[in-house]
Amino acid sequence: MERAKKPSMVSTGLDRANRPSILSPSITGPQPTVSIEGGKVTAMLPTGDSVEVLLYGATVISWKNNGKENIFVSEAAKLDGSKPVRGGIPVVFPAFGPPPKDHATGALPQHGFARNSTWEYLGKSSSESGALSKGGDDSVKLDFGLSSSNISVDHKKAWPYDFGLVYSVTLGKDGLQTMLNVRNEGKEAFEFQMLLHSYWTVDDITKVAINGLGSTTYTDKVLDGGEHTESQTGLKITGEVDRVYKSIKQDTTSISSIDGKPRLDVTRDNISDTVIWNPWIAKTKAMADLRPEDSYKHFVCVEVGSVDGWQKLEPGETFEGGQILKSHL
Ligand SMILES: O=P(O)(O)OC[C@H]1O[C@@H](O)[C@H](O)[C@@H](O)[C@@H]1O
Repeated sequence: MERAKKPSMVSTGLDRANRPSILSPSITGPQPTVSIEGGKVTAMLPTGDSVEVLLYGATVISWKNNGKENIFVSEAAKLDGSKPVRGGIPVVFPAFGPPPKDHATGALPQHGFARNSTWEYLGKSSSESGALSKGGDDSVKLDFGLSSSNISVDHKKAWPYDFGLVYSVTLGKDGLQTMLNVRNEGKEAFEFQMLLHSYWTVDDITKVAINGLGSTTYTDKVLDGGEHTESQTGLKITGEVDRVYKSIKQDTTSISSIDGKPRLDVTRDNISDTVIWNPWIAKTKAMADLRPEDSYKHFVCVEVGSVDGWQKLEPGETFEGGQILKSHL
């Protein structure tokens, strides 16, 4: 697991020639709207598609297209900043899971501090490619920032590195894109992991198949913590699942529903791992913030990230990775 990976990007990534994009701004038409209220930023396209992002954790808590909700949030989730949101897309940084005690992140809580820190809203743009000036109207990008200067004293003490995060959430007419940019602002190198812990709504978990993971090696945290190779082309969820799929060759992991009906396509951008998680019956009962008790039937977590080993950033270096989402709702 402790394979050190070289960051595959050392620039901002925004100028990467082959960067996948859902953005296709047009020249005229009504503009997207953005409002900020009660610690939450809401963006809406002229089509009515919308996204809501809490400043707490920069957690996406709603993404609707065609009037339908893509994102699962527990009825008992705390949305008041008292604990990480149970649902949505919490941002995991700088460590995934319980950090190893012998690593620099070892004193941090499970999944690090990004999901339980309050981020700054940095602003919006209609397109990352400068299309705003051409009147681009069918996408809107929201940027959120977190740096070593605005995390808690305890977190800073536990992980005393100078870093800057920019999380960009782009709502387009064809989908949603969420990208995390990590920069080493300090004088010494640091190692990190990142993960977008996305909870997706499904009608019925027993009808779901997760495609695009066939032949991939995964760590099974439920079974034995050991390594296995995925033999199913469409993974079925029939009990508790907690797996880390590593170095996945296929770019896209798709969720399908009853009779193979497409539900969601998740395309990784510059990251190669994906966690599949569903707590099933007993663990759901044991989690006070996951309600109702049959919630496990109505979501699956497909969490893209870089969690197999560590990304190392030298001073001044930058990493960027994330996901492009296409809903079939
Ligand atoms: O309860 P938390 O900290 O939000 O974590 C939920 C789950 O998150 C998943 O990403 C992990 O693989 C699981 O092991 C973990 O149980």
